[in-house]
Amino acid sequence: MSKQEVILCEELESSLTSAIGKCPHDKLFILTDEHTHRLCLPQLNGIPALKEATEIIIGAEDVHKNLETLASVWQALSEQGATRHSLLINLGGGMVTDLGGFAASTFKRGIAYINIPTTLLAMVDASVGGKTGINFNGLKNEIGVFAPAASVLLETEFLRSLDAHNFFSGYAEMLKHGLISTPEHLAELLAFDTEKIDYAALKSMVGRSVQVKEDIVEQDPLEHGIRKALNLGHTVGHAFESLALAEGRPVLHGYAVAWGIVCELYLSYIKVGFSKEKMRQTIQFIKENYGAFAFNCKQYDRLYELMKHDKKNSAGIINFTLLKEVGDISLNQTTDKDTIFEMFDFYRECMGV
Ligand SMILES: NC(=O)c1ccc[n+]([C@@H]2O[C@H](COP(=O)([O-])OP(=O)(O)OC[C@H]3O[C@@H](n4cnc5c(N)ncnc54)[C@H](O)[C@@H]3O)[C@@H](O)[C@H]2O)c1
Ligand SMILES: O=C(O)C(=O)C[C@@H](O)[C@H](O)[C@H](O)COP(=O)(O)O
Ligand SMILES: [Zn+2]
Repeated sequence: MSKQEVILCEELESSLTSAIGKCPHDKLFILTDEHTHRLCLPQLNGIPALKEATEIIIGAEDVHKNLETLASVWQALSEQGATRHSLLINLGGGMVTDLGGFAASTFKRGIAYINIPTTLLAMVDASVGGKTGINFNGLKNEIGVFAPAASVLLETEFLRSLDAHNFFSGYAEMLKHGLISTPEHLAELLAFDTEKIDYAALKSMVGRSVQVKEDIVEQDPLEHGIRKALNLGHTVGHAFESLALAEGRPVLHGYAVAWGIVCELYLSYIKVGFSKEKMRQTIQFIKENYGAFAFNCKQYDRLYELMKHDKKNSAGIINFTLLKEVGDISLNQTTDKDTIFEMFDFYRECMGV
């Protein structure tokens, strides 16, 4: 898989013009959701390289990251003259970059695409690394391909219109990057003033956070080994997210990941000796900023069944990514069902649900 260009922009117009210039194309498309069409696209007004771009607009949020929306993007490309030599720009959060990336990589067996992430989550995580796809059969990212964007352009000015929930959703993936990288990076994340955001400081932190992901993806783009580190919190987090969606009370991806981290730090503590104090500090931050996902012991089996669909699993065995210490990663960790249920008990007790 080719290494993708990730640019922390000083000036979006020049970075975008240069990125488009590197992708010779016959026709240009720009995909937004209904919110980024209203809030973000106007910020690209007047950029000459986008003058001829055809707009495609989809519904917002993860409920639209599905086959129907995907088909609507294929349909728009097909009906509006896209060829194998066309170029798609995805302007939006992770829902747009995941679905748009998948649409581009499958349309006529693959056209080039550029990501311009507009949420914190998409800047530090979703737009980078080539995982594209949609939710299917009640499961997160069940269908998709690895196909990196030609370029990823990070313009943190877009974050000024993001609401607090989506800020914290992205921040959970940053916490994950802190946990899998260094105690210093984790400490700066836990200490950051999230109530009064210093956008210049946030921009620097976004740069450090996305670098954690880029370094890992470069070593293992197709997730045969170390890339599973980026899935910390997701074995349980995706099960929470799928359950919430099925019960008609969807939660933001990053919130599910934060709650998944609570569970998987507990497993890290009991199975591979993660520090109790670091676990306590991280859980405290999550409790204060994310609240809790409520479930009861009658739902343990359902969550367990959902976890059986995790992509890190093999031969019916649930594999976790755990931590011995901050930055010291233990891949492919297994445990019995009783311990998984004990982990749910721990979560409910410490989160007060
Ligand atoms: N491919 C990957 O590696 C990867 C990594 C992490 C998450 N994901 C996926 O990413 C998705 C979540 O992404 P997300 O959190 O960006 O959600 P999202 O794309 O649904 O965006 C959240 C909301 O914010 C709005 N929005 C976007 N930019 C905005 C802005 N600048 N100002 C105001 N509102 C704005 C969107 O319209 C939407 O309503 C999930 O589907 C998750 O599975 C993928
Ligand atoms: O890039 C990766 O690798 C990740 O695991 C990043 C995750 O934050 C992200 O949510 C990803 O989409 C999860 O992938 P999945 O393979 O577990 O569906
Ligand atoms: Zn994630």
